[in-house]
Amino acid sequence: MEVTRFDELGLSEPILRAITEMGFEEATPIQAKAIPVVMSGKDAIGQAQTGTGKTAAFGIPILEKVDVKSKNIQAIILCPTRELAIQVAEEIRNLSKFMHGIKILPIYGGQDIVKQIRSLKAGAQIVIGTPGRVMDHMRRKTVKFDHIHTIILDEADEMLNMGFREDIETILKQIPEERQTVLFSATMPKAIMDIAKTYQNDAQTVKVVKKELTVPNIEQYYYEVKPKNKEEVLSRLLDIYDPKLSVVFCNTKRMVDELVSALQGRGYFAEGLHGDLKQSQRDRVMSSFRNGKTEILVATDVAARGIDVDDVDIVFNYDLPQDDEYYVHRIGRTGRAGRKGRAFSFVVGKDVYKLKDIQRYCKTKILAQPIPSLNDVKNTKVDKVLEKISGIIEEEDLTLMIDIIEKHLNQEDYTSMDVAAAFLSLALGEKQEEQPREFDFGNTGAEEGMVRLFINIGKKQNIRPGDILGAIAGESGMPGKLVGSIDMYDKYTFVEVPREYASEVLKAMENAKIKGKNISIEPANQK
Ligand SMILES: Nc1ncnc2c1ncn2[C@@H]1O[C@H](COP(=O)(O)OP(=O)(O)OP(=O)(O)O)[C@@H](O)[C@H]1O
Ligand SMILES: [Mg+2]
Repeated sequence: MEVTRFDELGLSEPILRAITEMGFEEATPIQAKAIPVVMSGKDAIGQAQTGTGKTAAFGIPILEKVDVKSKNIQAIILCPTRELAIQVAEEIRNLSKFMHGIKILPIYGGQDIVKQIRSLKAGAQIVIGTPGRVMDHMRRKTVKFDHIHTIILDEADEMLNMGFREDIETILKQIPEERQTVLFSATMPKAIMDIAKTYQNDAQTVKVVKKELTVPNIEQYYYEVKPKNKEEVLSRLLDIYDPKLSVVFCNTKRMVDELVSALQGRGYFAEGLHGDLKQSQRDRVMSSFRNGKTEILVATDVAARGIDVDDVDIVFNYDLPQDDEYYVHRIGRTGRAGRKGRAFSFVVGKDVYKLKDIQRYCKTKILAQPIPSLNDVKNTKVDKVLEKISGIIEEEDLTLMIDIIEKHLNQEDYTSMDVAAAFLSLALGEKQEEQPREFDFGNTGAEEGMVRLFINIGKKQNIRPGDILGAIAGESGMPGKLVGSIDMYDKYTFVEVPREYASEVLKAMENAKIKGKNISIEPANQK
Protein backbone atom coordinates (compact mmCIF):
# COMPACT_ATOMS: atom_id res chain seq x y z
CA MET A 1 0.00 0.00 0.00
CA GLU A 2 1.17 3.47 -0.78
CA VAL A 3 2.42 5.42 2.20
CA THR A 4 1.77 9.12 2.64
CA ARG A 5 4.25 11.18 4.63
CA PHE A 6 2.93 14.18 6.51
CA ASP A 7 5.37 16.46 4.69
CA GLU A 8 3.63 15.59 1.43
CA LEU A 9 0.38 17.11 2.69
CA GLY A 10 1.43 20.75 2.50
CA LEU A 11 1.39 21.34 6.26
CA SER A 12 3.11 24.20 8.04
CA GLU A 13 6.39 23.76 9.86
CA PRO A 14 5.11 24.07 13.48
CA ILE A 15 2.51 21.37 12.87
CA LEU A 16 4.96 19.04 11.15
CA ARG A 17 7.28 19.51 14.11
CA ALA A 18 4.49 18.62 16.56
CA ILE A 19 3.51 15.56 14.53
CA THR A 20 7.10 14.33 14.63
CA GLU A 21 7.26 14.95 18.36
CA MET A 22 4.06 12.94 18.83
CA GLY A 23 5.80 10.03 17.14
CA PHE A 24 3.55 9.81 14.08
CA GLU A 25 5.77 8.51 11.29
CA GLU A 26 3.33 8.51 8.43
CA ALA A 27 -0.22 9.62 7.83
CA THR A 28 -2.89 6.98 8.35
CA PRO A 29 -5.06 6.31 5.26
CA ILE A 30 -7.95 8.45 6.55
CA GLN A 31 -5.52 11.27 7.33
CA ALA A 32 -3.94 11.03 3.88
CA LYS A 33 -7.36 11.22 2.25
CA ALA A 34 -9.22 13.62 4.55
CA ILE A 35 -6.60 16.24 5.39
CA PRO A 36 -6.46 17.69 1.84
CA VAL A 37 -10.26 17.70 1.54
CA VAL A 38 -10.86 19.37 4.91
CA MET A 39 -8.05 21.86 4.26
CA SER A 40 -9.68 22.78 0.95
CA GLY A 41 -12.67 24.08 2.89
CA LYS A 42 -15.18 21.65 1.39
CA ASP A 43 -17.88 20.04 3.49
CA ALA A 44 -16.97 16.45 4.17
CA ILE A 45 -18.12 13.18 5.68
CA GLY A 46 -15.24 11.09 6.99
CA GLN A 47 -15.55 7.42 7.85
CA ALA A 48 -12.77 5.07 8.92
CA GLN A 49 -12.32 2.25 11.41
CA THR A 50 -11.82 2.88 15.12
CA GLY A 51 -8.39 3.99 16.30
CA THR A 52 -7.18 5.08 12.85
CA GLY A 53 -6.48 8.72 13.67
CA LYS A 54 -9.67 10.53 12.71
CA THR A 55 -9.06 13.17 15.40
CA ALA A 56 -5.88 14.39 13.74
CA ALA A 57 -7.57 14.03 10.34
CA PHE A 58 -9.85 16.95 11.25
CA GLY A 59 -7.64 18.50 13.94
CA ILE A 60 -4.69 19.24 11.65
CA PRO A 61 -6.72 21.09 8.97
CA ILE A 62 -8.49 23.14 11.67
CA LEU A 63 -5.16 24.23 13.09
CA GLU A 64 -3.97 25.15 9.60
CA LYS A 65 -7.07 27.24 9.05
CA VAL A 66 -7.31 29.28 12.25
CA ASP A 67 -5.93 32.77 12.48
CA VAL A 68 -4.02 32.94 15.77
CA LYS A 69 -3.89 36.72 15.58
CA SER A 70 -7.63 36.85 16.12
CA LYS A 71 -9.04 35.86 19.50
CA ASN A 72 -12.45 34.96 18.07
CA ILE A 73 -13.81 31.45 18.07
CA GLN A 74 -13.24 30.19 14.54
CA ALA A 75 -13.82 26.47 14.84
CA ILE A 76 -16.07 24.38 17.00
CA ILE A 77 -15.96 20.64 17.52
CA LEU A 78 -18.95 18.83 18.99
CA CYS A 79 -18.42 15.49 20.79
CA PRO A 80 -21.00 13.21 22.41
CA THR A 81 -19.32 12.86 25.83
CA ARG A 82 -17.34 14.97 28.23
CA GLU A 83 -14.44 12.54 28.34
CA LEU A 84 -14.18 12.67 24.58
CA ALA A 85 -14.28 16.47 24.50
CA ILE A 86 -11.39 16.57 26.96
CA GLN A 87 -9.43 14.00 24.96
CA VAL A 88 -9.97 15.66 21.58
CA ALA A 89 -8.90 19.00 23.08
CA GLU A 90 -5.75 17.32 24.38
CA GLU A 91 -4.86 15.76 21.01
CA ILE A 92 -5.34 19.08 19.21
CA ARG A 93 -3.37 20.85 21.89
CA ASN A 94 -0.50 18.45 21.29
CA LEU A 95 -0.70 19.10 17.56
CA SER A 96 -0.60 22.86 18.19
CA LYS A 97 2.32 22.71 20.60
CA PHE A 98 4.55 24.90 18.42
CA MET A 99 1.89 27.38 17.31
CA HIS A 100 2.12 30.63 19.23
CA GLY A 101 -0.98 32.38 20.48
CA ILE A 102 -3.35 29.45 19.96
CA LYS A 103 -5.98 28.74 22.57
CA ILE A 104 -7.98 25.51 22.61
CA LEU A 105 -10.82 25.20 25.08
CA PRO A 106 -12.95 22.22 26.05
CA ILE A 107 -16.38 23.14 27.45
CA TYR A 108 -18.60 20.45 28.85
CA GLY A 109 -21.34 19.90 31.40
CA GLY A 110 -20.50 19.23 35.00
CA GLN A 111 -17.65 21.71 34.89
CA ASP A 112 -18.00 25.08 36.64
CA ILE A 113 -19.74 27.31 34.08
CA VAL A 114 -18.47 30.56 35.58
CA LYS A 115 -14.92 29.39 35.10
CA GLN A 116 -15.73 28.38 31.54
CA ILE A 117 -17.21 31.81 30.84
CA ARG A 118 -14.06 33.45 32.15
CA SER A 119 -11.88 31.26 29.88
CA LEU A 120 -14.13 31.99 26.91
CA LYS A 121 -13.87 35.74 27.60
CA ALA A 122 -10.08 35.47 27.56
CA GLY A 123 -10.46 34.27 23.97
CA ALA A 124 -10.05 30.92 22.25
CA GLN A 125 -9.88 30.09 18.55
CA ILE A 126 -11.03 26.48 18.89
CA VAL A 127 -13.77 25.27 21.20
CA ILE A 128 -14.51 21.60 21.81
CA GLY A 129 -17.77 20.86 23.56
CA THR A 130 -20.69 18.62 24.24
CA PRO A 131 -23.91 19.82 22.54
CA GLY A 132 -25.77 20.48 25.81
CA ARG A 133 -23.14 22.76 27.26
CA VAL A 134 -22.53 24.55 23.99
CA MET A 135 -26.29 25.27 23.82
CA ASP A 136 -26.12 26.58 27.36
CA HIS A 137 -23.37 29.03 26.42
CA MET A 138 -25.24 29.95 23.28
CA ARG A 139 -28.29 30.97 25.32
CA ARG A 140 -26.12 32.96 27.70
CA LYS A 141 -24.38 34.48 24.68
CA THR A 142 -21.04 33.50 26.14
CA VAL A 143 -20.03 31.67 22.98
CA LYS A 144 -20.04 33.88 19.91
CA PHE A 145 -20.79 32.08 16.70
CA ASP A 146 -20.32 34.86 14.15
CA HIS A 147 -16.67 34.16 13.36
CA ILE A 148 -16.92 30.39 13.23
CA HIS A 149 -15.93 29.10 9.82
CA THR A 150 -15.61 25.40 10.64
CA ILE A 151 -17.77 23.00 12.61
CA ILE A 152 -16.86 19.37 13.15
CA LEU A 153 -19.25 16.75 14.48
CA ASP A 154 -17.13 13.96 15.90
CA GLU A 155 -19.15 10.75 16.36
CA ALA A 156 -21.96 12.52 14.56
CA ASP A 157 -24.23 9.46 14.56
CA GLU A 158 -23.88 8.99 18.32
CA MET A 159 -24.94 12.55 19.01
CA LEU A 160 -28.12 11.82 17.09
CA ASN A 161 -28.62 8.56 19.03
CA MET A 162 -28.30 10.49 22.26
CA GLY A 163 -31.12 12.79 21.27
CA PHE A 164 -28.96 15.80 20.52
CA ARG A 165 -30.51 16.25 17.10
CA GLU A 166 -32.42 19.40 18.00
CA ASP A 167 -29.49 20.93 19.85
CA ILE A 168 -27.22 20.25 16.92
CA GLU A 169 -29.68 21.74 14.47
CA THR A 170 -30.05 24.83 16.66
CA ILE A 171 -26.30 25.23 16.85
CA LEU A 172 -25.85 24.71 13.11
CA LYS A 173 -28.45 27.40 12.42
CA GLN A 174 -26.50 29.89 14.52
CA ILE A 175 -23.26 29.42 12.63
CA PRO A 176 -22.71 31.57 9.52
CA GLU A 177 -23.93 29.80 6.41
CA GLU A 178 -20.70 30.05 4.48
CA ARG A 179 -19.14 27.76 7.07
CA GLN A 180 -17.52 24.37 6.49
CA THR A 181 -19.37 21.44 8.06
CA VAL A 182 -17.57 18.16 8.62
CA LEU A 183 -18.83 14.86 10.07
CA PHE A 184 -16.64 12.02 11.32
CA SER A 185 -17.36 8.55 12.69
CA ALA A 186 -16.42 4.89 12.30
CA THR A 187 -20.06 4.15 11.52
CA MET A 188 -22.41 6.16 9.30
CA PRO A 189 -26.00 4.99 9.65
CA LYS A 190 -28.67 6.43 7.38
CA ALA A 191 -29.98 8.98 9.90
CA ILE A 192 -26.74 10.87 9.55
CA MET A 193 -27.33 11.35 5.85
CA ASP A 194 -30.39 13.50 6.61
CA ILE A 195 -28.28 15.87 8.64
CA ALA A 196 -25.74 15.82 5.85
CA LYS A 197 -28.34 16.68 3.21
CA THR A 198 -29.92 19.47 5.22
CA TYR A 199 -26.90 21.09 6.74
CA GLN A 200 -24.03 20.36 4.40
CA ASN A 201 -23.28 21.77 1.01
CA ASP A 202 -22.17 19.38 -1.69
CA ALA A 203 -20.34 17.27 0.88
CA GLN A 204 -17.51 15.06 -0.22
CA THR A 205 -17.46 11.59 1.31
CA VAL A 206 -14.05 10.42 2.41
CA LYS A 207 -14.17 6.78 3.31
CA VAL A 208 -11.47 4.35 4.24
CA VAL A 209 -13.70 1.40 4.68
CA LYS A 210 -12.35 -2.09 4.63
CA LYS A 211 -14.49 -5.13 4.07
CA GLU A 212 -15.19 -5.30 7.78
CA LEU A 213 -16.19 -2.45 10.07
CA THR A 214 -14.08 -3.72 12.94
CA VAL A 215 -10.30 -3.59 13.04
CA PRO A 216 -8.69 -6.86 11.81
CA ASN A 217 -6.03 -6.87 14.52
CA ILE A 218 -8.64 -7.42 17.22
CA GLU A 219 -9.24 -11.11 17.99
CA GLN A 220 -12.95 -11.57 18.59
CA TYR A 221 -14.48 -14.40 20.61
CA TYR A 222 -17.64 -15.09 22.51
CA TYR A 223 -18.48 -17.19 25.55
CA GLU A 224 -21.87 -18.71 26.21
CA VAL A 225 -22.59 -18.05 29.88
CA LYS A 226 -25.38 -18.16 32.41
CA PRO A 227 -25.99 -14.72 33.96
CA LYS A 228 -24.97 -15.85 37.44
CA ASN A 229 -21.66 -17.19 36.14
CA LYS A 230 -20.60 -14.05 34.29
CA GLU A 231 -18.59 -12.73 37.19
CA GLU A 232 -16.67 -15.97 37.64
CA VAL A 233 -16.01 -16.32 33.91
CA LEU A 234 -14.79 -12.71 33.74
CA SER A 235 -12.41 -13.34 36.63
CA ARG A 236 -11.02 -16.44 34.98
CA LEU A 237 -10.44 -14.62 31.71
CA LEU A 238 -8.78 -11.73 33.52
CA ASP A 239 -6.51 -14.19 35.33
CA ILE A 240 -5.61 -16.13 32.22
CA TYR A 241 -5.03 -13.24 29.82
CA ASP A 242 -3.73 -10.86 32.46
CA PRO A 243 -4.43 -7.68 30.46
CA LYS A 244 -2.52 -4.58 31.42
CA LEU A 245 -5.70 -2.55 30.97
CA SER A 246 -9.16 -3.67 30.03
CA VAL A 247 -12.59 -2.13 29.53
CA VAL A 248 -15.71 -4.04 30.57
CA PHE A 249 -18.95 -2.77 29.04
CA CYS A 250 -22.28 -3.26 30.81
CA ASN A 251 -25.68 -2.13 29.58
CA THR A 252 -26.83 -0.41 32.77
CA LYS A 253 -25.38 1.90 35.39
CA ARG A 254 -26.56 -0.47 38.07
CA MET A 255 -24.72 -3.39 36.51
CA VAL A 256 -21.58 -1.23 36.36
CA ASP A 257 -21.83 -0.46 40.09
CA GLU A 258 -22.52 -4.07 41.01
CA LEU A 259 -19.69 -5.45 38.93
CA VAL A 260 -17.22 -2.90 40.25
CA SER A 261 -18.02 -3.95 43.83
CA ALA A 262 -17.75 -7.61 42.92
CA LEU A 263 -14.42 -7.19 41.14
CA GLN A 264 -13.01 -5.05 43.93
CA GLY A 265 -14.16 -7.72 46.37
CA ARG A 266 -12.15 -10.24 44.41
CA GLY A 267 -9.09 -8.04 44.63
CA TYR A 268 -9.02 -6.46 41.17
CA PHE A 269 -8.23 -2.80 40.55
CA ALA A 270 -11.55 -1.91 38.98
CA GLU A 271 -13.45 1.40 38.78
CA GLY A 272 -16.76 2.33 37.22
CA LEU A 273 -17.70 5.04 34.75
CA HIS A 274 -21.25 6.09 33.93
CA GLY A 275 -23.47 9.13 33.61
CA ASP A 276 -24.75 9.21 37.19
CA LEU A 277 -21.33 9.92 38.66
CA LYS A 278 -20.24 13.43 39.55
CA GLN A 279 -17.94 15.01 37.01
CA SER A 280 -15.08 15.13 39.52
CA GLN A 281 -15.52 11.40 40.02
CA ARG A 282 -15.59 10.74 36.27
CA ASP A 283 -12.41 12.77 35.84
CA ARG A 284 -10.71 10.90 38.66
CA VAL A 285 -11.65 7.49 37.23
CA MET A 286 -10.51 8.39 33.72
CA SER A 287 -7.16 9.74 34.81
CA SER A 288 -6.59 6.78 37.11
CA PHE A 289 -7.30 4.49 34.15
CA ARG A 290 -5.07 6.49 31.82
CA ASN A 291 -2.14 6.28 34.19
CA GLY A 292 -2.68 2.58 34.83
CA LYS A 293 -3.65 2.72 38.50
CA THR A 294 -7.07 1.44 37.60
CA GLU A 295 -6.57 -1.68 35.49
CA ILE A 296 -10.18 -2.47 34.73
CA LEU A 297 -12.61 0.21 33.60
CA VAL A 298 -16.19 -0.98 33.98
CA ALA A 299 -18.40 1.34 31.96
CA THR A 300 -21.66 1.97 30.21
CA ASP A 301 -21.59 3.17 26.63
CA VAL A 302 -20.32 6.58 27.78
CA ALA A 303 -16.89 5.05 27.22
CA ALA A 304 -17.78 3.34 23.95
CA ARG A 305 -17.04 6.20 21.58
CA GLY A 306 -13.72 7.71 20.72
CA ILE A 307 -11.96 7.07 24.02
CA ASP A 308 -8.29 6.47 23.30
CA VAL A 309 -6.19 4.87 26.01
CA ASP A 310 -2.95 3.06 25.17
CA ASP A 311 -2.50 -0.49 26.40
CA VAL A 312 -6.14 -1.51 26.52
CA ASP A 313 -5.51 -5.19 25.75
CA ILE A 314 -9.03 -6.54 26.10
CA VAL A 315 -12.55 -5.21 25.75
CA PHE A 316 -15.27 -7.31 27.36
CA ASN A 317 -18.91 -7.10 26.42
CA TYR A 318 -20.19 -8.24 29.80
CA ASP A 319 -23.60 -7.53 28.36
CA LEU A 320 -24.00 -7.71 24.62
CA PRO A 321 -24.73 -4.20 23.26
CA GLN A 322 -28.27 -3.39 22.16
CA ASP A 323 -27.25 -1.96 18.82
CA ASP A 324 -24.86 -3.34 16.27
CA GLU A 325 -22.86 -0.12 15.91
CA TYR A 326 -22.07 -0.11 19.58
CA TYR A 327 -20.25 -3.40 19.17
CA VAL A 328 -17.92 -1.75 16.64
CA HIS A 329 -17.22 1.25 18.85
CA ARG A 330 -16.91 -0.67 22.10
CA ILE A 331 -14.38 -3.18 20.85
CA GLY A 332 -12.58 -0.34 19.10
CA ARG A 333 -11.27 0.78 22.51
CA THR A 334 -8.58 -1.85 21.94
CA GLY A 335 -6.43 -2.52 18.89
CA ARG A 336 -5.80 1.20 18.31
CA ALA A 337 -3.18 2.70 16.00
CA GLY A 338 -2.17 -0.72 14.65
CA ARG A 339 -1.81 -2.45 18.02
CA LYS A 340 -3.22 -5.87 18.75
CA GLY A 341 -6.28 -6.38 20.89
CA ARG A 342 -8.87 -8.86 22.03
CA ALA A 343 -12.63 -8.57 22.32
CA PHE A 344 -14.55 -11.08 24.40
CA SER A 345 -18.34 -11.05 24.46
CA PHE A 346 -20.59 -12.83 26.91
CA VAL A 347 -23.63 -14.34 25.33
CA VAL A 348 -26.67 -15.40 27.36
CA GLY A 349 -29.42 -17.54 25.84
CA LYS A 350 -31.07 -15.74 22.94
CA ASP A 351 -28.16 -13.34 22.66
CA VAL A 352 -26.70 -15.75 20.10
CA TYR A 353 -29.16 -14.36 17.57
CA LYS A 354 -28.13 -10.82 18.37
CA LEU A 355 -24.54 -11.92 17.95
CA LYS A 356 -25.39 -13.25 14.48
CA ASP A 357 -26.81 -9.82 13.57
CA ILE A 358 -23.69 -8.14 14.88
CA GLN A 359 -21.49 -10.42 12.79
CA ARG A 360 -23.55 -9.70 9.70
CA TYR A 361 -23.39 -5.95 10.33
CA CYS A 362 -19.65 -5.93 10.99
CA LYS A 363 -18.86 -8.54 8.34
CA THR A 364 -16.60 -10.31 10.81
CA LYS A 365 -16.52 -13.70 12.42
CA ILE A 366 -16.87 -13.92 16.17
CA LEU A 367 -15.90 -17.43 17.26
CA ALA A 368 -17.11 -19.41 20.25
CA GLN A 369 -14.60 -20.24 22.96
CA PRO A 370 -15.01 -22.75 25.81
CA ILE A 371 -15.03 -21.24 29.26
CA PRO A 372 -11.65 -21.77 30.87
CA SER A 373 -11.74 -24.19 33.78
CA LEU A 374 -10.21 -23.48 37.17
CA ASN A 375 -7.47 -25.85 36.12
CA ASP A 376 -6.76 -23.73 33.04
CA VAL A 377 -6.46 -20.68 35.30
CA LYS A 378 -4.06 -22.49 37.59
CA ASN A 379 -2.02 -23.84 34.71
CA THR A 380 -1.61 -20.35 33.28
CA LYS A 381 -0.40 -19.09 36.62
CA VAL A 382 2.04 -22.00 36.88
CA ASP A 383 3.28 -21.37 33.33
CA LYS A 384 3.93 -17.73 34.12
CA VAL A 385 5.91 -18.57 37.27
CA LEU A 386 7.92 -21.24 35.44
CA GLU A 387 8.69 -18.81 32.64
CA LYS A 388 10.00 -16.28 35.15
CA ILE A 389 12.06 -18.99 36.81
CA SER A 390 13.65 -19.95 33.50
CA GLY A 391 14.59 -16.32 33.02
CA ILE A 392 16.19 -16.17 36.44
CA ILE A 393 18.10 -19.43 35.90
CA GLU A 394 19.43 -18.20 32.59
CA GLU A 395 20.28 -14.66 33.55
CA GLU A 396 21.23 -14.57 37.20
CA ASP A 397 24.16 -15.90 39.14
CA LEU A 398 22.54 -18.29 41.60
CA THR A 399 25.66 -19.67 43.31
CA LEU A 400 24.78 -18.10 46.64
CA MET A 401 21.20 -19.33 46.51
CA ILE A 402 22.33 -22.84 45.64
CA ASP A 403 24.59 -22.81 48.72
CA ILE A 404 21.68 -21.83 50.95
CA ILE A 405 19.41 -24.53 49.55
CA GLU A 406 22.13 -27.16 49.86
CA LYS A 407 22.64 -26.31 53.51
CA HIS A 408 18.92 -26.46 54.12
CA LEU A 409 18.66 -29.84 52.40
CA ASN A 410 21.44 -31.15 54.61
CA GLN A 411 19.74 -29.96 57.78
CA GLU A 412 16.28 -31.20 56.89
CA ASP A 413 15.27 -34.40 55.27
CA TYR A 414 13.94 -32.76 52.10
CA THR A 415 14.63 -33.43 48.47
CA SER A 416 15.31 -30.56 46.12
CA MET A 417 11.99 -31.49 44.47
CA ASP A 418 10.17 -30.83 47.78
CA VAL A 419 11.81 -27.43 48.06
CA ALA A 420 11.09 -26.50 44.45
CA ALA A 421 7.45 -27.53 44.80
CA ALA A 422 7.07 -25.51 48.01
CA PHE A 423 8.54 -22.45 46.30
CA LEU A 424 6.16 -22.88 43.40
CA SER A 425 3.26 -23.06 45.79
CA LEU A 426 4.53 -19.93 47.52
CA ALA A 427 4.90 -18.11 44.20
CA LEU A 428 1.37 -18.99 43.17
CA GLY A 429 0.37 -17.00 46.19
CA GLU A 430 -2.65 -19.01 47.14
CA LYS A 431 -3.25 -21.27 50.03
CA GLN A 432 -2.84 -24.73 48.62
CA GLU A 433 -4.91 -26.40 51.31
CA GLU A 434 -8.37 -27.29 50.16
CA GLN A 435 -10.86 -24.47 50.43
CA PRO A 436 -14.29 -25.82 51.26
CA ARG A 437 -16.18 -25.23 48.02
CA GLU A 438 -19.85 -24.57 47.94
CA PHE A 439 -21.51 -26.01 44.91
CA ASP A 440 -24.67 -24.54 43.57
CA PHE A 441 -25.72 -26.82 40.80
CA GLY A 442 -28.94 -25.15 39.81
CA ASN A 443 -30.34 -26.45 36.59
CA THR A 444 -27.53 -28.04 34.61
CA GLY A 445 -29.67 -29.29 31.77
CA ALA A 446 -29.69 -32.86 33.08
CA GLU A 447 -32.86 -34.82 33.61
CA GLU A 448 -34.81 -34.82 36.90
CA GLY A 449 -32.75 -35.79 39.92
CA MET A 450 -29.51 -35.70 38.01
CA VAL A 451 -26.74 -33.16 37.80
CA ARG A 452 -24.54 -32.72 34.83
CA LEU A 453 -20.83 -32.32 35.48
CA PHE A 454 -18.47 -30.77 33.03
CA ILE A 455 -15.14 -32.49 32.51
CA ASN A 456 -12.12 -30.94 30.89
CA ILE A 457 -9.76 -33.63 29.72
CA GLY A 458 -7.11 -31.18 28.70
CA LYS A 459 -5.37 -31.29 25.32
CA LYS A 460 -6.80 -34.02 23.15
CA GLN A 461 -5.87 -37.08 25.12
CA ASN A 462 -6.86 -40.59 24.43
CA ILE A 463 -9.33 -41.09 27.26
CA ARG A 464 -12.51 -43.07 26.73
CA PRO A 465 -15.86 -42.34 28.42
CA GLY A 466 -15.55 -45.64 30.26
CA ASP A 467 -12.25 -44.51 31.78
CA ILE A 468 -13.91 -41.41 33.18
CA LEU A 469 -16.94 -43.22 34.58
CA GLY A 470 -14.63 -45.82 36.08
CA ALA A 471 -12.48 -43.17 37.69
CA ILE A 472 -15.50 -41.38 39.10
CA ALA A 473 -16.78 -44.59 40.60
CA GLY A 474 -13.34 -45.44 41.95
CA GLU A 475 -12.51 -42.02 43.37
CA SER A 476 -15.85 -41.27 44.93
CA GLY A 477 -16.28 -44.81 46.25
CA MET A 478 -19.74 -45.04 44.84
CA PRO A 479 -19.61 -47.78 42.25
CA GLY A 480 -22.83 -48.49 40.51
CA LYS A 481 -24.39 -45.23 41.63
CA LEU A 482 -23.43 -43.42 38.49
CA VAL A 483 -26.28 -43.38 36.14
CA GLY A 484 -26.56 -41.41 33.02
CA SER A 485 -25.14 -40.70 29.66
CA ILE A 486 -21.82 -39.51 28.55
CA ASP A 487 -21.37 -37.27 25.60
CA MET A 488 -17.85 -37.00 24.39
CA TYR A 489 -16.63 -34.32 22.08
CA ASP A 490 -13.31 -32.67 21.52
CA LYS A 491 -11.62 -32.25 24.88
CA TYR A 492 -14.77 -31.71 26.93
CA THR A 493 -17.36 -34.08 28.10
CA PHE A 494 -20.35 -34.21 30.39
CA VAL A 495 -21.31 -36.88 32.85
CA GLU A 496 -24.53 -37.07 34.75
CA VAL A 497 -24.67 -38.19 38.35
CA PRO A 498 -27.49 -38.29 40.90
CA ARG A 499 -27.95 -34.87 42.50
CA GLU A 500 -27.39 -36.10 46.06
CA TYR A 501 -23.94 -37.44 45.20
CA ALA A 502 -22.84 -34.64 42.93
CA SER A 503 -20.95 -32.72 45.61
CA GLU A 504 -19.04 -35.79 46.74
CA VAL A 505 -18.17 -36.75 43.21
CA LEU A 506 -16.87 -33.27 42.57
CA LYS A 507 -14.72 -33.22 45.67
CA ALA A 508 -13.42 -36.72 45.06
CA MET A 509 -12.55 -35.90 41.48
CA GLU A 510 -10.83 -32.59 42.09
CA ASN A 511 -7.36 -34.00 41.88
CA ALA A 512 -8.17 -37.06 39.87
CA LYS A 513 -5.84 -38.47 37.29
CA ILE A 514 -6.82 -40.78 34.51
CA LYS A 515 -3.99 -42.66 32.81
CA GLY A 516 -1.67 -40.33 34.67
CA LYS A 517 -3.24 -37.26 33.08
CA ASN A 518 -4.93 -34.53 35.05
CA ILE A 519 -8.52 -33.83 34.32
CA SER A 520 -10.71 -31.19 35.83
CA ILE A 521 -14.34 -31.43 36.74
CA GLU A 522 -16.93 -28.85 37.69
CA PRO A 523 -20.66 -28.16 37.64
CA ALA A 524 -21.78 -27.75 34.07
CA ASN A 525 -24.18 -24.91 34.77
CA GLN A 526 -22.31 -22.41 32.67
CA LYS A 527 -22.41 -24.48 29.52
N1 LIG B 1 -0.40 9.05 11.85
C1 LIG B 1 -0.41 8.45 13.02
N2 LIG B 1 0.57 7.59 13.37
C2 LIG B 1 0.55 6.98 14.57
N3 LIG B 1 -0.39 7.16 15.51
C3 LIG B 1 -1.38 8.01 15.23
C4 LIG B 1 -1.45 8.70 13.97
N4 LIG B 1 -2.54 9.47 13.98
C5 LIG B 1 -3.15 9.29 15.17
N5 LIG B 1 -2.46 8.42 15.93
C6 LIG B 1 -2.81 7.95 17.28
O1 LIG B 1 -3.72 6.89 17.13
C7 LIG B 1 -4.61 6.85 18.22
C8 LIG B 1 -6.05 6.77 17.74
O2 LIG B 1 -6.43 7.97 17.12
P1 LIG B 1 -7.89 8.59 17.23
O3 LIG B 1 -8.34 8.63 18.64
O4 LIG B 1 -7.89 9.85 16.47
O5 LIG B 1 -8.73 7.46 16.46
P2 LIG B 1 -10.20 7.54 15.83
O6 LIG B 1 -10.06 7.15 14.41
O7 LIG B 1 -10.81 8.84 16.15
O8 LIG B 1 -10.92 6.35 16.60
P3 LIG B 1 -12.45 6.25 17.15
O9 LIG B 1 -13.29 5.81 15.99
O10 LIG B 1 -12.37 5.19 18.18
O11 LIG B 1 -12.81 7.59 17.66
C9 LIG B 1 -4.33 8.07 19.05
O12 LIG B 1 -3.56 7.71 20.18
C10 LIG B 1 -3.54 8.97 18.12
O13 LIG B 1 -2.66 9.82 18.81
MG1 LIG C 1 -12.36 9.50 17.31
